[in-house]
Amino acid sequence: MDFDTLHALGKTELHCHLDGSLSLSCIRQLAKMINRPLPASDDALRQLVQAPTNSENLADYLKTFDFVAPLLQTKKALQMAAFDVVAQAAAENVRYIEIRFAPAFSISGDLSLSEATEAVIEGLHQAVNQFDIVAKALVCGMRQLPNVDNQTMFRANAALVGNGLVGGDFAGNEADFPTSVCTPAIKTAQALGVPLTFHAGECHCPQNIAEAIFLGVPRIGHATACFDQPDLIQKIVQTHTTIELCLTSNLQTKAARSLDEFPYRALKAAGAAITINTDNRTVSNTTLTHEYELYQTYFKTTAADFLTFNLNAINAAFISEPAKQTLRDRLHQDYAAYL
Ligand SMILES: O=c1[nH]cnc2c1ncn2[C@H]1C[C@H](O)[C@@H](CO)O1
Ligand SMILES: [Zn+2]
Repeated sequence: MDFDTLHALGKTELHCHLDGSLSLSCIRQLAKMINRPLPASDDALRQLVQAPTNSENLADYLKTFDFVAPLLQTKKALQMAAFDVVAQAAAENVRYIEIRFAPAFSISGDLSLSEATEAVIEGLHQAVNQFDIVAKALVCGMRQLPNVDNQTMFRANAALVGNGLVGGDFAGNEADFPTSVCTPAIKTAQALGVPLTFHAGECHCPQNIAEAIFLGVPRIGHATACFDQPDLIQKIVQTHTTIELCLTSNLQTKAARSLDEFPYRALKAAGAAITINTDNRTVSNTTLTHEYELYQTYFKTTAADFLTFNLNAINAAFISEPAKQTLRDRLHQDYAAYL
């Protein structure tokens, strides 16, 4: 399929970070609100907000996020940011998106941990009213923060689950803070009834994936390190764990040092529930359409495959069954002409 067809196809995205996906124009508006000077040219701004092509590892990639954090400290800023990312997704015919962010990174001003989330939800609502898309929020615990901080964040946000917020995640520095370190906060989120996805396997550490599955986490972000672990892949299949693949991001962070280390082929061959995601539209300089194009080029992914991956995403989405069925029906219609 050519790029225009991929662009026009209905798509779903489970793994998209708010702070990593702001458009340059939104970044400019947010910077203006706090009188922060930015380079005049978009090329120069891009250099500041995209991960360097020669990132050495995940920690290196994550440094780029420091740039936008000061821009996301008010209700208005978070609303605008959420609106902006949904607008970008809707423009490429994403019909369902879960957008994640870390409330702990938006409380340097007056906002509380739950007010930050309410602001994001408000921005999602505004966009959903304007565009043909369903958009929900996820809150990220950050691995490098103390468990008590992540527990406080989940407690503060648990009451919002089901009301625009649909679940939680853990992101951040995986190499130094493996799954075992975050386990107390994972258990707290689970006890609070927060549906969880979890970043794991981005630093050549299959154990982090296995431990998250053992803890009963139903979705794993990345899972890159399973590519050469047949037993772990079997575990993923048996437990019906959904995998949120992020190809461009993995190549940048060196989670996959080459396409051979990307787990798509192995997971697909085993029948695992895989989904395609951007991770960070701006930091990784990608779109969901671009990701689809890469899968076609590198892996000969077909329209039938894309439909399956979208249905996998809907099955694993943290929304009600009737809402899922509406989205499934729409996807079947969208793909019918290409099967
Ligand atoms: O790919 C990632 N792995 C781990 N953490 C990540 C990734 N992309 C973004 N993050 C972090 C940086 C953001 O500030 C945070 C919340 O979106 O999540
Ligand atoms: Zn991510």
